[in-house]
Amino acid sequence: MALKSAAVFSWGDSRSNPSGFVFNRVKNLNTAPRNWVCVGGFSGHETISSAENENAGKSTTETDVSRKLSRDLSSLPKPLSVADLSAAPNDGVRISFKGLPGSYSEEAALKAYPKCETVPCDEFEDAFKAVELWLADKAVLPIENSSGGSIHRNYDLLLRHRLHIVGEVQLAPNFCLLALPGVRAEQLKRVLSHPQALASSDVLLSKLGVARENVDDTAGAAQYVASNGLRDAGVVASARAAEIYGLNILADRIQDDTDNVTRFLVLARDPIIPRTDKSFKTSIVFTLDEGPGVLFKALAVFALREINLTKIESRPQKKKPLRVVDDSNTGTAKYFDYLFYIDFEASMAEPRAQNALGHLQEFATFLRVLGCYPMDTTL
Ligand SMILES: O=C(O)C(=O)Cc1ccccc1
Repeated sequence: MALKSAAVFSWGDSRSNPSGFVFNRVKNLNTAPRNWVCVGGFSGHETISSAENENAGKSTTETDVSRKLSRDLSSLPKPLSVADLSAAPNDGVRISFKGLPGSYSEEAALKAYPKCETVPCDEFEDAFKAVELWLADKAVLPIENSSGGSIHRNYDLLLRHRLHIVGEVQLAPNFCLLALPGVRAEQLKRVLSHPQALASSDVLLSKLGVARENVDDTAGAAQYVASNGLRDAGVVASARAAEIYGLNILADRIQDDTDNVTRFLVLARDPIIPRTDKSFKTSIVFTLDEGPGVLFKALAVFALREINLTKIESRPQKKKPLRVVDDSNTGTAKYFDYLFYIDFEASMAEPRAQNALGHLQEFATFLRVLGCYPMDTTL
């Protein structure tokens, strides 16, 4: 009898996870084999169980069959019950992020969903695509930092992709200076890290007189120094990265500003239902016609209703960055066309928020609600 029983994920070998499956970094999603795309949370290459191979060619008794059946069936996924859902709401949630295990983005994902499985991705865009392709349930991506400002790439990707903002996470990263075991701080000639982590640790790095080398993510820097045995190089990364990649912590809390906070967005395929029983925030993006006072008018729709704005960001419209205006008096002028991103403190379930957006829609040339989500008030 040919019973196909075990579905095996074959995503590489770098990181085990609580489900027993093995994940590698998500990359080259455009070339991923079709059978990587999860439908209903289950996919992968199917293999025949070892019991099946053992029995190949043998005649089986009814008892053998029923024993084999009961073993095989027990390995199949069980239907969820209400008890499963209420006991461990975060179990099995897969969160994609850019970077390697031990990065601050992974820490933010674990802060929002302590029991989640994290899905490391090469690029921000891969983290978006991982959710779109059902390889992950949600993505956690940095959007702004209190000292470094906005992460423009993610503003642009929010518009290009169709995911919804369903939450925010504020993280105050604890930057540590790491090096190979036995290496002292005075022996370091250079320090590798994400530019934000290097900029935030300026005082200590200047004192050490080391060269700074920018890399894409802090945990990637830790892995690079550890795997290449670089004794002249330090890393600014998390304590968890030190543990994962076998580095020593030479100094803890090396950030110049202890109030440094990075804000991350949680993205999902579906929006959440806005509520009014706790503090919600709404994020929108819109464009305006040119003309005197149009941005003033757009902001007034919120001020008139006492709605507090927490963020405003403008990005050039990539498809039509320049508008040429011919004026018989002043000649030809070139203007940039902008997208405006605004976060405001109100839930879309509140009439004042609905009225404000109705009002804005009267003169905005484009308007999209990126998400309405509970505010992170943990810091
Ligand atoms: O490189 C990382 O670990 C990241 O997740 C990006 C980052 C870097 C510094 C502060 C917050 C996020």
